[in-house]
Amino acid sequence: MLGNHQSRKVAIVGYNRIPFARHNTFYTQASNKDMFTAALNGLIERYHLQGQLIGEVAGGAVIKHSTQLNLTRECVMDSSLDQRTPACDLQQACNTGIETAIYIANKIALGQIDAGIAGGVDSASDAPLVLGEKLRKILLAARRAKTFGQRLTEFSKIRFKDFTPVAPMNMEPGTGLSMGEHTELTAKYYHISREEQDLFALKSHQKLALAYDRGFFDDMLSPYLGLALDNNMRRDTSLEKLAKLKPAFDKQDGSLTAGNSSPLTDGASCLLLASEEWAAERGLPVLAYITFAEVTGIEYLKQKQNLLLAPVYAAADMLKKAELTLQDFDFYEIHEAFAAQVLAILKIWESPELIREFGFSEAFGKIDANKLNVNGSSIATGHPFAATGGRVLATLAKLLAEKGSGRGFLSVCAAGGMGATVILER
Ligand SMILES: CC(=O)SCCNC(=O)CCNC(=O)[C@H](O)C(C)(C)COP(=O)(O)OP(=O)(O)OC[C@H]1O[C@@H](n2cnc3c(N)ncnc32)[C@H](O)[C@@H]1OP(=O)(O)O
Repeated sequence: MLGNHQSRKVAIVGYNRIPFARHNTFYTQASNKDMFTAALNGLIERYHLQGQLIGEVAGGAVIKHSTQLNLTRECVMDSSLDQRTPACDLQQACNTGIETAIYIANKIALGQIDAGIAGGVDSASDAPLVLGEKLRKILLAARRAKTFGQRLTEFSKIRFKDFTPVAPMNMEPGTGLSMGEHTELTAKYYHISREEQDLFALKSHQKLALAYDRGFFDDMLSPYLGLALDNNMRRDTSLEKLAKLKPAFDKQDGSLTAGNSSPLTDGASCLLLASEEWAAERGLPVLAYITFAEVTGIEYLKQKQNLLLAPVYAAADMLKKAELTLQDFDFYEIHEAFAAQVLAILKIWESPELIREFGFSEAFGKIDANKLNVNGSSIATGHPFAATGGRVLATLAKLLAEKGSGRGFLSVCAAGGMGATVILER
């Protein structure tokens, strides 16, 4: 298992993703299956895996149609891998891409498999519309009817309004609030100003643009369906433009806007994980090793501002096991669901008073801002929920490979009050 020194080392040896697209822009005709298969086939081609039997492929999508029961296996069947390669779907909201990597990594560490592919996909443009409960029950009853008359009786109960579809909701069932509404509460509770959020968002776009300019993403499968780069990246944004945007979630008194929130996005990503021996046999260089990972939850039904703050606990547990401090890292990748959520987490880690509310006696301290999300993150790239884990893991692994040695810290928050943290080393 990860973090167990008796187990095998787990290497990230490859990655691929398709460029991410704001919802209802480039990938409106593409399904989860199309996008994940495209990302998979790009990976297979780049690492010459055609026809090979891989230990397992783990994927997932947060938003799935009911017909996509075995989504990842279907993608494998459509790919050029050996058709005997098994696959499974996992889902842990925005942690999905991290959870699939942990799942594959643990199997490699335990010696059950030698190599596997982990990833995720999401399409906000292809979100399923569900029929209302009344119509569903009538249709099922009509299907069970024994006679034509009984069937007609059931159909006669249908009213025109029963055809109104139930729209997909980005909302916590336990609180009735969206992610954005929860994070508005976080911003207010921790006094995160609009100006701080806008500045953070601006930097995300600027850093992503610089990363493209220096060729950091040249290895991405591109173009896919004609899209060569993440189309949410805005080279022309500015503090003045960001300041003009209206609050998106609390129209009266809010500070979260379309500019300082991650947008609804379509995309897919995947990683190739392997034992050192498997990689060496194929001459594949190791980018980085996954050494520790932690997933935790947090109470948020009463303390609604907590929804996206579980990484505070995940980081504490992981650092303790790894016997490291928050400062012992060369790079930090913190998923940007919203600028306010990242800024709140940084503030809590730094503040002796705030960290006490989480049950810790000492603050974790400040991190070097120059090491944080150095190539931009979800505010600029976009956030196709299940695909974000693969993107951040690949980014961190590539940064460590470029540097030649070092240690990276990664954190992703998720709906349901969950958070994941990971350590990569090289
Ligand atoms: C664990 C987790 O990750 S939780 C997070 C899960 N993700 C979410 O909850 C998604 C959050 N985001 C959203 O719901 C949506 O993106 C919203 C509600 C914030 C915004 O939605 P929309 O209003 O459809 O956004 P849209 O892209 O149209 O932008 C609105 C306007 O802001 C402008 N805008 C957005 N970003 C910028 C920017 N950086 N600079 C300048 N203008 C900008 C757009 O151009 C647009 O202007 P227009 O109306 O003149 O065309």
